[in-house]
Amino acid sequence: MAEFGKVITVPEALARLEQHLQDFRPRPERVPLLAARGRVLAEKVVSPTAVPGFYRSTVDGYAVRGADTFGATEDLPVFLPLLGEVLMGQAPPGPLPPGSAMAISTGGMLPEGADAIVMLEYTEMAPGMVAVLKPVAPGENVVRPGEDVTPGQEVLPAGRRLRAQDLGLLAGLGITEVTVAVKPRVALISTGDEIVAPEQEPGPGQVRDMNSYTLYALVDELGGEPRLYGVIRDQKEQLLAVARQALEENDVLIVSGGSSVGTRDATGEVLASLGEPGVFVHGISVRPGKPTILARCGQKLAVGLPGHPVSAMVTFDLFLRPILRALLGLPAPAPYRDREGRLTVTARLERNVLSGPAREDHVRCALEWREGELWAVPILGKSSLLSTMVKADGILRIPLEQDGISAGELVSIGLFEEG
Ligand SMILES: Nc1nc2c(c(=O)[nH]1)N[C@H]1C(S)=C(S)[C@@H](COP(=O)(O)OP(=O)(O)OC[C@H]3O[C@@H](n4cnc5c(N)ncnc54)[C@H](O)[C@@H]3O)O[C@H]1N2
Ligand code: MOO
Repeated sequence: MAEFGKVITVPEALARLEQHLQDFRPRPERVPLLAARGRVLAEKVVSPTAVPGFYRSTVDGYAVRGADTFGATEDLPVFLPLLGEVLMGQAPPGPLPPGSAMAISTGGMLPEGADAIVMLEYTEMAPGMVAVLKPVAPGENVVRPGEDVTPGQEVLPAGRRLRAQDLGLLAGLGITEVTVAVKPRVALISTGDEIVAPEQEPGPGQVRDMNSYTLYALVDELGGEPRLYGVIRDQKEQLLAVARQALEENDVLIVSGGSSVGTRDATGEVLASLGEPGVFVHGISVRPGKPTILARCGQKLAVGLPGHPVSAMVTFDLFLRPILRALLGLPAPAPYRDREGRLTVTARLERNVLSGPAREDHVRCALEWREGELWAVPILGKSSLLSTMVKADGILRIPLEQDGISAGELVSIGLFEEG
């Protein structure tokens, strides 16, 4: 009788995967800054320059020496002769002599000698003079050269997924191209004699391919480059031929379906035939996702995900997230994320959930706001029902050592969406 390899725990499967991932590194490529959002830096960025490059005003008003304004009040203003104006984007017309003022706008360059700006609101105009109604301390309303960034400062570490503010800062440093990790290419094969393309009208016993689409979107979301290889019949030779080609052309191969032990389940054999060292996990004590297969062929990885659409998604998160993280050079997830790397929220569990002994469970949950409190509502349903994932907002993980969680307990939910 066909059997799984020895069923192992999720932590054990992840540990075996981690061992292999030690040998994988991101490949660098240069991309223009505007194409870099969401990409992962392959090397740190060190600032070649100071930002700002000069003393800048943060307000509209008058550049002064702070000491010249000491003692100014509304009743007894300090009068300072007005010596011209600093124009935006230009050097000041000259230095500021002691006991005088120069008009300046927000962002303007301070004249030499000035060390503070009096805000327009605390002044009054007199002929050829500025009446200062309130003193300013030296340094007030001024940004120093290098106060944002100093030359030689590491502004972004390698492994950083670039965000909007990162792009803006890089632009401010004059950096218009960055070295990022090449998007890992991930081939997707759906297998099953009953699976037809979504464009097709399913005949009796047939269903449309969902997994290619969920997995494509997940790879894309995480910064990989998904590539569809279509629906292949559950037949070893044919599947092997396409799998070989897909692995050749990509970094990672995902085959969904055919991972279990039925007579028509060819994925295990196919992944085992791809090359050395071969399959290192087949069968994991997790629900959903038990029949998952992990294999390595040289510097490529091949993963067999269970065909049930929910199981394929859950096991993608379990194993493809760490794989993509390694190939992208991302660090371990931050503490406010779950093991899979999803952002988490704390919510109160709405009802008891059970988990089998020595098994990790991933429970789909919807989040509901009730009377000022966030509740996690388990969405029950078989792993063949993808609508349960559509209704859910995230996943509650029940670890191996727990038999379940009682209603009313606070739980951490890994969110599907980040915003
Ligand atoms: N005797 C046993 N039978 C099964 C076991 C077991 O341990 N012993 N495990 C069950 C579990 S758990 C799962 S999960 C499934 C996984 O099986 P496979 O990976 O071999 O997947 P398939 O049999 O090919 O498909 C399962 C199910 O999902 C549908 N499917 C497959 N691909 C797609 C797709 N691209 N889009 C939409 N739906 C898809 C397929 O039609 C099947 O209904 O095995 C259990 N059986
Ligand atoms: O392990 Mo299966 O993935 O429960 O549906």
